[in-house]
Amino acid sequence: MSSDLDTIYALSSGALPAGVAVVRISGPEAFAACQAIAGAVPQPRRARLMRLADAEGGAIDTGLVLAFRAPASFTGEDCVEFHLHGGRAVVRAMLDRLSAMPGMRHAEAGEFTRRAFENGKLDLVEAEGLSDMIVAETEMQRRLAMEQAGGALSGLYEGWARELTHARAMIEAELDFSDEEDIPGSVSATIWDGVAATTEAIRSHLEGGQAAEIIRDGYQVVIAGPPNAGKSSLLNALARRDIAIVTDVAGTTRDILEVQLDIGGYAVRLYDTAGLRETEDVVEAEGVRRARALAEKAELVLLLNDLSEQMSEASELTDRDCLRIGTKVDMVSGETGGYDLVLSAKTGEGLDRLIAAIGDRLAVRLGGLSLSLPVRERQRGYLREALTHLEAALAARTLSPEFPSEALRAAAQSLGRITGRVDVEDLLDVIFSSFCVGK
Ligand SMILES: Nc1nc2c(c(=O)[nH]1)N(C=O)[C@@H](CNc1ccc(C(=O)N[C@@H](CCC(=O)O)C(=O)O)cc1)CN2
Ligand SMILES: Nc1nc2c(ncn2[C@@H]2O[C@H](COP(=O)(O)OP(=O)(O)OP(=O)(O)O)[C@@H](O)[C@H]2O)c(=O)[nH]1
Ligand SMILES: [Mg+2]
Repeated sequence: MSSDLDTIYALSSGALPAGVAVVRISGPEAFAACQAIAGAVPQPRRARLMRLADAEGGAIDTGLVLAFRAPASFTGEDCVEFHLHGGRAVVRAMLDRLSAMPGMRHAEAGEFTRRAFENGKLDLVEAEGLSDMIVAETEMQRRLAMEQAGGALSGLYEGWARELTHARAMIEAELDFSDEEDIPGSVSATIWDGVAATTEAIRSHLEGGQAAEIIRDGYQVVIAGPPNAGKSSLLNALARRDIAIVTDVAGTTRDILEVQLDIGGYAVRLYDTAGLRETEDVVEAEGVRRARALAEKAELVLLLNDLSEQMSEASELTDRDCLRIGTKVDMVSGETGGYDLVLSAKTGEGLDRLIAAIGDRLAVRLGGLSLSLPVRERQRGYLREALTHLEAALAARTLSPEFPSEALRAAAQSLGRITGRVDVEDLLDVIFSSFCVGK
């Protein structure tokens, strides 16, 4: 198995070839590797242009070298970076060179960040934020990731955990000193008001979970309607790519097709589906079933209908938020009433209005929200657990203090698990620093 004592290395920059490629090394042998390859270790945190040699002394490349001395590095260990010319053979020669050195092995996925966590450089929420930051494709995904990676979310959780630990200390102080005169009776009421406020804050924070999920995973928009309404043509037009097969045969699309759009900085997942109709064809019928099921869980359904057909309007499909759209407006003249929007995938008319309409809905649903939101199910699970303990604590507040105190401890512990720094809090410290018992 891999060991923390190993020195790890990996290509940390993206796909090759590239202008520059960064090979990162972290661990106790990082400086020795640098010495062997570059002939010296540059002064920490100062980039230096150096000749990088293979085992026989031949040049691999001339590149920038950057050293970080433990603990002042991303991982908290000694780190070295080689900034190479980003050719495949250049990088391969460097990775081969490193793999042949004693005590060195290739890093596992996330291992640099894991070491940073283990060395206390970042907490779990921040680490999760970093990983979201790397996959963020839209502005809002980036901002949401920053909120986690930058410690804002951790600060919120740690603040709540501290409040609960303090409340518990106060309650236990009352338990220990209840015969004495100098603990005012109103303290308890104030403490419990605080606990109730924290409970409410966590509850309302949790309510933002769905919004966080939409920002992170994308706002789901399903294109639905009868066969030949122009659904696949609309998907292609919005994606500006020829993704879906378009023909004049009713029932062309069967599988669900998906494209990702960026509308106003939000990730939107747009789905093309099979045309809705009764059919004997088992394959098409399965497509229709999937289309209906997807429409049931979409944030928004675009219900398309061909304006050039005399056919009845599309039936009620779902009670989800719906935009009724008349298609092929290039083929009709005059009356196009009864729709929220009309458009033509062929000429592009109305597409901007559709994008604006989706953007408006996004703004209503997600705009103006603070981005301090519980992004992951892991985080939400612990928040729900904390709430359960807090409700138990509030319900037990009139009982003997051991009961609510234990529930408060459990709630703070649940919060501590979110950041991965479960408080091994020193209860007495809290008591003495905030309540002048010895007075
Ligand atoms: N070249 C390069 N760029 C990069 C990274 C990297 O590893 N290498 N990062 C990788 O993710 C990010 C930057 N993250 C970093 C986080 C901490 C430290 C660091 O040296 N921390 C020290 C000193 C802090 C200070 O002086 O302010 C420390 O925490 O003690 C470096 C990079 C993005 N850009
Ligand atoms: N004139 C005109 N024709 C269009 C427009 N949009 C689609 N069509 C035509 O309508 C026919 C059906 O288009 P599709 O996009 O395949 O329709 P669909 O709703 O995906 O059909 P199914 O997958 O069978 O449910 C094709 O012949 C398209 O070229 C449009 O805006 N204007
Ligand atoms: Mg289609």
